[in-house]
Amino acid sequence: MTRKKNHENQFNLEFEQDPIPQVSPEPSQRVVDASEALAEPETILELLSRWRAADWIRPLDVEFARLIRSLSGEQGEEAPPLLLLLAALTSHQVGRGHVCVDLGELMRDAGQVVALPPEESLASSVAPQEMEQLPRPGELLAGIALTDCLAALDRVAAVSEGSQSTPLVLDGHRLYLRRFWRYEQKIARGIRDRLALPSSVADSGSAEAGTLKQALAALFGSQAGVDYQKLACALAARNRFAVITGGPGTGKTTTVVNLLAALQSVAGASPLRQGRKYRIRLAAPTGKAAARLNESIGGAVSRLPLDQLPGQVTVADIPTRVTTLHRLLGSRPDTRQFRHNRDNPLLVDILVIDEASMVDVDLMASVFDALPGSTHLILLGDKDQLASVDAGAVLGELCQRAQEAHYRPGTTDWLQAITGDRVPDDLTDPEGQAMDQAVAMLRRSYRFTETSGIRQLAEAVNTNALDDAMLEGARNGNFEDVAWLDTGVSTEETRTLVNRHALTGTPGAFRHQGQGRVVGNQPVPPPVGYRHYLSLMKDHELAENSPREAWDALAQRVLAAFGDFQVLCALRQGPWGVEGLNDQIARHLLGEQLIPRAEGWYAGRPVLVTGNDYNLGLMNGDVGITFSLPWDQDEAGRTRQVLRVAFSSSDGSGNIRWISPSRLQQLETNYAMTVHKSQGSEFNHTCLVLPDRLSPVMTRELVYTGITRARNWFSLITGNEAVLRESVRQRVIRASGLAERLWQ
Ligand SMILES: Nc1ncnc2c1ncn2[C@@H]1O[C@H](COP(=O)(O)OP(=O)(O)OP(=O)(O)O)[C@@H](O)[C@H]1O
Repeated sequence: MTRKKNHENQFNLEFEQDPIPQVSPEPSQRVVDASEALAEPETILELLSRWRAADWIRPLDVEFARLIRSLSGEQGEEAPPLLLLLAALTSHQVGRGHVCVDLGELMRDAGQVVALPPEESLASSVAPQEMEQLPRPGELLAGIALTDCLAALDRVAAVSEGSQSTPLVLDGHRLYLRRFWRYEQKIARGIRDRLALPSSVADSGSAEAGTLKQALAALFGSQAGVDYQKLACALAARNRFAVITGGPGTGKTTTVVNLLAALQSVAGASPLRQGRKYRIRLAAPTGKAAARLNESIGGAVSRLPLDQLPGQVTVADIPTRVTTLHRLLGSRPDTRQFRHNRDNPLLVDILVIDEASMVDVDLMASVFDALPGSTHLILLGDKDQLASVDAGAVLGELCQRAQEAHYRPGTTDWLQAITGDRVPDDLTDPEGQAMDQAVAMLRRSYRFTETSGIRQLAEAVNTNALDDAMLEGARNGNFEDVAWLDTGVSTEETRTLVNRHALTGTPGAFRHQGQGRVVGNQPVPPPVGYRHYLSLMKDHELAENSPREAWDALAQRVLAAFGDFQVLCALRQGPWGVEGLNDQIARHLLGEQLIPRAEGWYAGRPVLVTGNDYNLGLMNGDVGITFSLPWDQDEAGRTRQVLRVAFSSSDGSGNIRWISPSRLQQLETNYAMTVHKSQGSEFNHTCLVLPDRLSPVMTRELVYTGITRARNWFSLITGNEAVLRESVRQRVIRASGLAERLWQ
């Protein structure tokens, strides 16, 4: 990315946070005392450099503070030291996923808010003894009241309340990097403006409302009790912005397909539209998530009772192709600016975004930027999953009141008129706000039975109810779909356990060896490990002259078989992180002669793409498997094997793309995957490996997301039960002002 060069221009800059060159002068060895750190700009910059050298903060954070100082100098003022400290901490917080810094919280407990010093300083160049003596943020800010803090930010050239193009924005008691403040503004405005638009179905006596009622009656059979899917459809049809949240298998895809059919029905029957249907697009944040929706949506569309709907809705009116958000918005290499924006909006009437919990504030703001103001935007996702990797927790914030709903009497009466269902009293609230009326939560799982261990464990984690009975149940095999391979033994034995499990999936740990299970009349494929896909690769009967289509078909089968099992972990580094687990599992598979080597490129190596590559058409999150293929010849015309990585197209066609390993830039081996990266994916059998020590990244959201990646079988490996219990007590809380803007 290129840095904008116009910062000499009176702060008239579009301040970009990440493009600042990461070159700090080497810090001096001077020890800065806490009492003098905020005495002068030089002393605080000195301390920030020491923090950077200790790997507490990023080079970028120090550079940002320096930039603020130089910008202040250009304005003829000396930046207050406290301002420089706050600038660096705000940048540091953005790097940790926060959209802003809540100064009130910071003054109350700085150490906790900014998590400094960090648990581990992996790249520290500071001696441990000096690290001990480094003043902490909490010490610097002790004794400074919020009012002093606000005073330090008042009337300085680098800060405004948003009206000027300053690099920092102070909004109430929240301090933002300007770029992030603008994202939040854009999102809040985009939502509020849509909620204020009139709706043709809002009057339950209107012809459109009549069509909607008829369509919903045809789409949803009668069900005992409240049909939350039907309510969600009605609510989302009534608002130009809507959120539908629900846990795994609660029918988000089914609901949205019904919703689109209902909306097309209303459009088709409306004399005003003269039969013109809506232009609809479906998108997801990653290629994997798009591919998964692609797979499920086609079936749901084919089951629609279209002949019973008013408005002559046809299959062609409901799209089944799902694209990634980046592709939809038109990403361009080397810039975060998209081709579609305010000046070149997308031509779309309805946009559905699945797996919206993965969308950060930056991308969400770009979505609003690219949409015409009247476009109907529907977000789907599970509010309890991990938030986006980058800053923000947009879906989580929008759903913060979803559990209790807060529907106003006007909404519940309308819902009853349209759906025939009466909303339970505990979901009503005369004080409910406009935003509440646009959020629907699906409350019944159709995929998991009441007795499913995956379901019960996920719920217990989510509600912090992981009690002894639940843990004992999981440990003692009380659930047919959960195996707890807790050893309580040495690290070495746990490693052996992981290796064996990765090989076979340990069917013996499940009831009846995982055989013969049936859910909802459907036979469930048994739990497997990586031997499953590797055997398929080895045992094929293709010959050198087999046609390309035969290799494609094999690759499809192997990729599907690989998707039947996945080891997930919480960390990146260390023996229980992605790197350590990938290494040990590969070596074990080599020992079992299932792969020819354990390093570099080899047939059987599974890879995960870790960055978008538009030239190759690969997206972050795409998974490929390496094959050895007889597709080359030596000089004598003899067949030579070449390695190619097979990727499944994300357009739902199932087509295979073969890519030479040398062309792949950003990837990692994928025997183990972080829970973060697994978002948007689901596996027949998921194994979650927890480390033997707690770390700040291990949270309730992480454990919940890990468990809910399992479609049919879940296994847990941990050498330390306390780590599981403690993780569930830790929450992901991200500072942001979005909720306040929407629920003011
Ligand atoms: N109202 C319903 N009645 C019966 N079965 C349903 C209903 N809604 C959904 N299902 C079934 O439940 C399963 C899960 O539904 P769906 O894929 O729509 O859920 P989802 O919330 O999108 O799942 P995911 O967690 O994978 O995102 C599917 O097999 C679907 O056919």
